[in-house]
Formats: sequence, C-alpha cells, structure tokens
Amino acid sequence: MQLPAAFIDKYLDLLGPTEGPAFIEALTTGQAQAGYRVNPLHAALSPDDNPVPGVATGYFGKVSGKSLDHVTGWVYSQEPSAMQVGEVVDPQPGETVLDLCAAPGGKSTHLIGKMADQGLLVANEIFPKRAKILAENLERWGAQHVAVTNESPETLEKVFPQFFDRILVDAPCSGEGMFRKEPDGIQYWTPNYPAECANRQRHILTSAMKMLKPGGTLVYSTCTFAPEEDEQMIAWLLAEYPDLSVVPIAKQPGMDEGRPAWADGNPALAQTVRFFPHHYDGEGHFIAKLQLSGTPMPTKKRKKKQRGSAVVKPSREQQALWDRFKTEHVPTYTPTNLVVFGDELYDVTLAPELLSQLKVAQAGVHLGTFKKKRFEPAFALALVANAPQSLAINHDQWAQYVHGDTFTVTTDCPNGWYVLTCDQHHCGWGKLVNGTVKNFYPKGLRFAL
Ligand SMILES: C[S@@+](CC[C@H](N)C(=O)[O-])C[C@H]1O[C@@H](n2cnc3c(N)ncnc32)[C@H](O)[C@@H]1O
Repeated sequence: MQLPAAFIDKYLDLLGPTEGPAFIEALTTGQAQAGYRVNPLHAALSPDDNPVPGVATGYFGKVSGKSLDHVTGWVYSQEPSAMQVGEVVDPQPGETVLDLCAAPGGKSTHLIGKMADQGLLVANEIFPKRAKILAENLERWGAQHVAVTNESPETLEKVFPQFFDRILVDAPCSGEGMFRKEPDGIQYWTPNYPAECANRQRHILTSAMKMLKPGGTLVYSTCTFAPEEDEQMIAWLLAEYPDLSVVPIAKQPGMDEGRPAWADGNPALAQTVRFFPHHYDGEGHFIAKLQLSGTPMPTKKRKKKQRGSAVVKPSREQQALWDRFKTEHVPTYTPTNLVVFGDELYDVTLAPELLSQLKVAQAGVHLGTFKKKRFEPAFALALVANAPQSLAINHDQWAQYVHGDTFTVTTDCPNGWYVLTCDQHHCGWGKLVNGTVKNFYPKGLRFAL
C-alpha cells in the first residue's frame, strides 16, 4: 500500500520521531482486523473463539456473507474498533435513539440489540440506495422497534426537535482509518480533504444538536486520524454549545486518549478516545461522548407537512385477515401500531403523524400483503416473530430455499404457512402443499451457495 507523501509527513510530524514511524508501519504493512457481533435478540449463539474486550457480543474472526448465521441475522460482520462505538453510546431499553448516519447498519444493529428491542431506534441514511441496504440489514436483524428513514439531517431536525435521549453521529469522514481495510480510499485523500469533511460534519452536528433532549447524550465517531475531524470537531462543539460537556470513555487495552494539543489544548479532549493501528487490534477510529445539560434549547415549531405516503389504519376486513393469521401463526407477536401503505401491512413504533412527514425506507416491521381476501406474510415477520408452527429444514434444503427453489419434505404437518427453521435459525416463510414447500424467500435476496 502506497500512502501519499503529504499524509506520511503530516503524521510523522504530529506523532513525533518514535510513534510516527510505528504508526506508518502498522498502517502500511499490518493486517486489517476482522470481527463480528452476535445478535442478542436471537440468543442461542456463543462462539468460543476470541472475544473483543469490552464488547459482550463481539468476536475477532471472519464470517461469510453466505453463511446461515449471517443470512438469518444471527451475526453482523464488523471490525473490532467500530464495535466500541455502540458500547460508548450504551443505549438502554425503552430509550429513543437516533443513528443519524446509519448505513450500512453496523452501529444500528448493535444499538437495537443493546436496547433489547425496547424503545425506538430511528436509523437514518441520506442516500436512497444506502438506505435500502440499511433497511435490509436491519430487517435481517429481526428487530421490531426500528424505523429506517432516508432524509437529510436538516429535514430530520424539523420533525424531531429535542426528541432523542441519545444520538449517534458516525460521521462521513476522510476514512484514513480504513486505508488498511479499503486501500481504494487512499486515492480520494488530499491534504485538504479532512477540512472539507469537517465542514460537512459541522452541518450534521448542528442538526443533531437540535434533536437532542436536554440531558441527552451525543456520541460522535469517525474512522479517521485527522485532528480536523476529531479533537478539533469536539473543540468546535464545546465552543458552540456551552451546555455540552465531555463524558469520559472507559478505555480498553490499546485505546489511546484523545490529544488536546491537536486542537485548542482543552484538557477535556483527553477523555475522547483514539484507535491507532500500532496500539489497538483494529482499524483507525475516534470516539467522543458528550452530554447536554438539563437546560432546553430553543426550538422552532413548524407546520406538519406530509412528505411520505399517507398513513392509513387497516380496514375492518384487513384487520380481520391479520387477526386470523396472527392467531394461527404468530400468536405471541404484539404489534405497536398497525398501518397500511397500499396493500402492505406494517407494524410501526414511530408515531404515524411523524412518519408521514418523512421519506421512509422501512416504516417498521413489514408484516405482509393483503391479496384478495387473504393475507400473505412478509419475510420480516418470519425473522422477528416466534412461530410455534415452524418447519425444520436441513442445510441442503436451506441451500435450495435461498436459491428460490421449491423442494419436498417428509412431514406429517398439515398444509399451510410455516416459518422454515434450519438449526433453529428462522429462514423465512414457506407454504407446505402436500409435502412440497412453495418458496417465499424474497426474490431480491436469493443467491446460490
Ligand atoms: C461512516 S458511514 C456510517 C457507517 C454506519 N454508521 C455503520 O456503522 O454501518 C457515514 C454515513 O454517512 C452518510 N452521509 C454522507 N453525507 C451525509 C450527510 N451530509 N448527512 C448525513 N449523512 C451523510 C454516508 O452515506 C454514510 O452512509
């Protein structure tokens, strides 16, 4: 890997003659570190290999994107430093949490797991294609109390004034910490790139601050080493918002303190954390945690303007079809709020009057589709709900299932809808008709093993 000369000079200068060369050496010749988290919402998996210190669900190692564990949402691949961000946010069950820059969903899946799927997580991504990937990853995770929005921070701030207990800004950044993992990123680096990113980060943080409840916490993280985007961003926040204070972060082995001297010298900046590849077994990161004091900040009221699709309650007939399906197939599933978009039935946690003001990538749990006097369940429902009527399939049958094939089973079960399970993993819906399983694995997710 060839680093730009200006990059090398900058960090040799910042880190000094002893640390500087060790940093450059680790970044250019060290191996990128792989890891994964297990999904606490699906339990039943406790690997015996290498745990990541400080992350109860985190492990070192690689998981294939085509493995049963990954495809059914039992694990999420995430490198070890990135896992520490969710631990620092530390959301609690029942809280209202915003992940403002959320795609592809590494931190969001971590946050909703730590919340034990209680409360509300709004996972937002500004770019539509990335919002779709975020929605798919969260669907696979099998959480109920999540809304995926596709908005700019400026739009969200108008809908959610002083709304969230915790906000994570995992900011778009110059990505220097990922050079080892994604060397293609090096080509975008110029000496001015960190300052350009910092400009965008200040805009995002300005919106985030308007959405934070008094007493709430803001976590800001980047995957870059650039002081302009790290300590200097926190120094700017503290100067701009006198009601904010830095919350110390518990350090795991190998984590470094933030460097006050790389900003305005404020000693509180030493309570932020840095991940350097010559010290920590993971990629480059920076995390800061801040708390807003109890004084409410002024917010402007705004007229409700509908931007997304109209939110409608199910008709009496639709409600009856759902009730019958629920009683027979997912009796323990308790929806928060049933709404219909066209023929699609959703269970939403975010209040419908707020949803209707937003561009939404996934309003909540997609429960299914109304089709001429019948209800067809959606993939998301199979992952989130417990279904007493499940049908166990083996690994060969699972391979046929994810490929989209129809297959036969030997069973005494009556015809009808089943959640297919393979080694206890919920795989999706199948419809049993005289020993043949009709395949309802979503077309867009199918693949060959
Ligand atoms: C570091 S990534 C987030 C990674 C994610 N938190 C995870 O753990 O999977 C930053 C995200 O911010 C988004 N982004 C880019 N420009 C933005 C803007 N102006 N406002 C908000 N988000 C933005 C990017 O598309 C990207 O998905």
